[in-house]
Amino acid sequence: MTRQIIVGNWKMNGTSRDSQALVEALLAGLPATVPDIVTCPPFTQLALLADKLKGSPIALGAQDCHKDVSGAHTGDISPAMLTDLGVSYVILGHSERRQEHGELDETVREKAVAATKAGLTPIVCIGETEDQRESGEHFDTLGWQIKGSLPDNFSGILAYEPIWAIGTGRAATEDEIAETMKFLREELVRQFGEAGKTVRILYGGSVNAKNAASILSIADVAGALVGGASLNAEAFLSIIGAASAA
Ligand SMILES: O=C[C@H](O)COP(=O)(O)O
Repeated sequence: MTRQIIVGNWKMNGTSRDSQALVEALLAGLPATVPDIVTCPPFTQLALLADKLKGSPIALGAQDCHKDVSGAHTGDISPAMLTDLGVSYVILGHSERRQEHGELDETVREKAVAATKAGLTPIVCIGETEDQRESGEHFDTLGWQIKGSLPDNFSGILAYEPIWAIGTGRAATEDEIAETMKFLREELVRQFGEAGKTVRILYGGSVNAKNAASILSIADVAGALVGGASLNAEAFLSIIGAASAA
């Protein structure tokens, strides 16, 4: 069975004090057997948390990176700057970046190449809008996003996040997730051959302490990308517990 991975995306939340309190509560409450755990605070908290999490089972992730190593890119952070801080994962192509910053599949792919080269594990996000699902275009959309966003020889993690399920409290149903996972796996194998069989696929979108166990037990779901519930230690620990048991 594939080892589960639980990724907490804090998005644009948290002061230094909040972040310290949250990781201290997480570290104090971790079960004896843990899945892979990644916490992705804002850039401003990475150095602080790198220190706090050193030697712990919680790895550090960033929420984005640039595609270049260095240069005239005001306000951006390169993959090498992240590894320099002890970061091991990076979320790329989140729908909030695609929507708010006009990020295209091609940019996501370039970032994934750069991140991998620097030694980071990219977590590439894809997902359809509500309109695309209702009009039955969701599989086409996801197929194109895989084709456009994942580089050749992709060795990272794929996160399926239906946009309509993010932050709405309305997670996709088990049937919807199961059907989509099957499609994504077939598509990965179609595009990458044997290598497509080993890419871990996460589900994201309103995962919480109550629904985590059933979502994580769906075939081929290798973990969860958690937004809101990752800001609450108790909720995030319950999700971690559900992954340990899955
Ligand atoms: O990156 C996380 C996702 O956008 C899910 O967010 P959510 O758990 O608040 O729905």
